Amino acid sequence: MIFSDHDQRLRFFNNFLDLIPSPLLYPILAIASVLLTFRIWRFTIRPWFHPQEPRELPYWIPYLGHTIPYLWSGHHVVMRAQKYFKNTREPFSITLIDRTIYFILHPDDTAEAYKNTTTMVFDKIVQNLQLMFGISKHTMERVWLKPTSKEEDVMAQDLGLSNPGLKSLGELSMDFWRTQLVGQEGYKNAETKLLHYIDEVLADQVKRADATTGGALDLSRFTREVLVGAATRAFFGTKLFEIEPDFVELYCAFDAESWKLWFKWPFAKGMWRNKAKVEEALRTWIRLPREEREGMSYIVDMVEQSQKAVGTSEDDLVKIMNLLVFVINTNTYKACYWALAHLFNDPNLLSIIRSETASALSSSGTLDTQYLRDSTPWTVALFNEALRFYSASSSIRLAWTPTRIGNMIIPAKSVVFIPFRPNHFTDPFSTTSYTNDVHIFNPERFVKDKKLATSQIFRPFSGGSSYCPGRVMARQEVVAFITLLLGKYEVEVLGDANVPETQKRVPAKGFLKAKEGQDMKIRIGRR
Ligand code: HEM
Repeated sequence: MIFSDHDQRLRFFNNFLDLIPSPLLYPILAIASVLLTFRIWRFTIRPWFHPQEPRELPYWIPYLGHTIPYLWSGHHVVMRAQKYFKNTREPFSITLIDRTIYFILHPDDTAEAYKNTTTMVFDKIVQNLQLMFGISKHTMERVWLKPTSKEEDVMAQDLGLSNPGLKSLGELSMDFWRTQLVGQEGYKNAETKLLHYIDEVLADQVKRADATTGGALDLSRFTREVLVGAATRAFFGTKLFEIEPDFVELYCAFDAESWKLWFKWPFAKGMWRNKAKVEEALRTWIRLPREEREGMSYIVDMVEQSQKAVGTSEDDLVKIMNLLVFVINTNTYKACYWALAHLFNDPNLLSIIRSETASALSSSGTLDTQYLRDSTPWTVALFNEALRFYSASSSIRLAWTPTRIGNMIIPAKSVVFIPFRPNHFTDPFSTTSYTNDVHIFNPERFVKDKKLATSQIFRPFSGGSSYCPGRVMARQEVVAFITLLLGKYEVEVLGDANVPETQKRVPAKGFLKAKEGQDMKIRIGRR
């Protein structure tokens, strides 16, 4: 049997060689032996000399590495690597063009990476993202320059800020965010405005749909119009919408293709065009006197004033404002879309959530925000399950010096990815001990196990120095929207209530996308 197998293989190989035209035979054999030598050297011999370096997922073509499959679906490459390394979940690496990217999957290693803020730095990643967003190198250097004395700290003096640690403006911006979203005062103010606008924009969307399509709407467009419209008004005021009534659609058209920025995609004319249109609206807005731009939030106000104090140009300020619009909006409407698609597909869940949220709405139509926070376990579970199931984000760090993670040492100046998704599909998420149901969308898992949402394996909001300061607001935004929608309106699904499939072969950053043409259609009217 062994002989016959061997003979068969030899015959197959000879037949294969016979198929190749003779002038090509030697060049092809030469290329194949170079590739084989490369592969044996790189993935078998080299690791012996560097036992502490994370193992690399093998590939055949030098330079290109895993670039193409990673662009189509980073998650699948990571899952393939996990399987190849026999599920040890030790740090490993993959090669994308000229870069080796390191991956951390194990929750203990993730916690170690988040804790280690001295060598696993986040600032450099933010700086890189800002450059990719088009902000000039000159502004970047100025913004991240630490003043060496109080006298040199012009920005703090101009704004009357206390900056005892002599932080750079880049570092202070994170403090501004925390004051806005984590501090009592700032949060309360932003939440009140946000919920007010959700109510207002929702009513406006329903009225428009009623007048134009008899109440029929695409779920995706409806969700983004309400949530992006409300959040942008809450943070920037309403003047922006007088300048550009289609601001939400322009921003969302840019956002849908924004992955092209991060991947430095060459065919990105449409994305650049939409980005420029968003920035034109922001430019007109920023040129108006401040008293004409009522309703600006603390964070937008601080960013504008502090950037002007360090001499940032108008071009860069406009891009920085666009980055704010992006950070505020890019995730929440996508999570909410998937939550609503599943809600309208599941009559049982819809009935539970309808009765749970009913008490949050008074007879005069005002929201009880404390009730939304504390007494809506199923609605919060629906939001968490949408994050678990559809988020494809990663935390990114730069290992500034050689950094030990578990038993491995990540070399200096390496980019490290901590993807959330692989852990979101592990056994602890299963609702039963006898079957693994992690591949089924089921919010009940978060209701049954109250600790799941705060466990180390569930990290849709990242952790450590990049732990999302908007996490509480995002949750409240989605819960309030669902409460107002079910409490004040009748919603009917038109046609099949199937949840759209996800697009498998489109690069995604943040959330998985619904397949083209599969959007859910709804009809909505006042109760
Ligand atoms: C479902 C909604 C949201 C999700 C899933 C989400 C997720 C995340 C993640 C994963 C990060 C860390 C990125 C990294 O480590 O590189 C982050 C950072 C951040 N998020 Fe959120 N976020 C959401 C909503 C919000 C909202 C509503 C706001 C503000 C109103 C916000 C503000 C921020 C800010 C300021 C940062 C830090 C960005 C930086 O330093 O560059 N997020 N978010």
